[in-house]
Amino acid sequence: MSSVLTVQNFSVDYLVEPVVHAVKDVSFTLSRGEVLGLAGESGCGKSTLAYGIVRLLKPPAMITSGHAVFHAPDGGDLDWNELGTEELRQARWDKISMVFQGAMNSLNPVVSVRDQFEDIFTTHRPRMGRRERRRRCGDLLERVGVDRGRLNAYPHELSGGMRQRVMIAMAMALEPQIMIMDEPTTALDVVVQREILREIARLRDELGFAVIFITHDLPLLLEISDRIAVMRSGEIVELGNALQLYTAPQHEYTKQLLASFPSLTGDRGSFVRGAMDDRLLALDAVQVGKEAASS
Ligand SMILES: Nc1ncnc2c1ncn2[C@@H]1O[C@H](COP(=O)(O)OP(=O)(O)OP(=O)(O)O)[C@@H](O)[C@H]1O
Repeated sequence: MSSVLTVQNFSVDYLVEPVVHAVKDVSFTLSRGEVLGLAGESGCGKSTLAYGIVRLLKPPAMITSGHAVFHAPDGGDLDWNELGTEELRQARWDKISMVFQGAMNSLNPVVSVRDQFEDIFTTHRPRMGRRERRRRCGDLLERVGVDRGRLNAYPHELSGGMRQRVMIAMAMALEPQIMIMDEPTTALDVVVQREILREIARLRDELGFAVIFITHDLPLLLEISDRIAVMRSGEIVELGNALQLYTAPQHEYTKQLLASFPSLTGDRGSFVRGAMDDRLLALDAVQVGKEAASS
């Protein structure tokens, strides 16, 4: 599978006293259409890495080494470090979009959902006609399970879950190749979380964007990720296929992290284990198919 993003030797410091080395020499590639989970305990550097990739860090943060290179479908490469302010602004919603934990609170309360949504198109697709813009906004809302009639609403009239769905729809508006999601559902209750995650998985299958999904909820990552990177103290200590990471973790810290979730080891693990069993069964089926094909 071809890569959509290459992150190479990426390091970020916070220039405070004493200096915090938040991200240390991180390298990984993201394949087209894959969900890469980024796991690790609070403070290990997940958000700093995510904000760093899209150059949204503010002082005292400083990228001290490395590159994040976006690979366009036409074969062109875009080194995020070499973009100017305006190019970065353009590229952000267009090529890589982001949904952060508090994203739903970044909607302007006194501007209708429609106006905020359409603003993305007027800014980034100035040639698009009004009718087309309206149609797309409605379609996108419906994609995330929100009635298009809600376009007329103001953010305060929507529940938290709905506002977060609106943000996800907005992040998809320009059909980016990559969505970075940093704890996108943490503020929501578990049922709404699951619904939204299912929706994201379905949309990924439909539209083919890649996702970097950040959370310290490892059981959840195991359910939704193709591969998982485990971070500790600013470094990726293990990166591998989600199933393998669950069934045969290599690094001591990954084992500790897995063990720290009773839902993965105790009786309450049936939900995750059920999902993982389904995956194992699917993998078995593929294996059997391969064996049948080669015999
Ligand atoms: N503005 C700042 N100034 C100084 N240090 C910071 C700043 N922001 C973050 N850090 C430090 O950088 C390190 C990485 O933080 P970061 O928020 O990236 O971790 P995280 O894994 O995303 O944590 P969480 O899961 O809690 O969001 C931590 O040690 C944190 O204390």
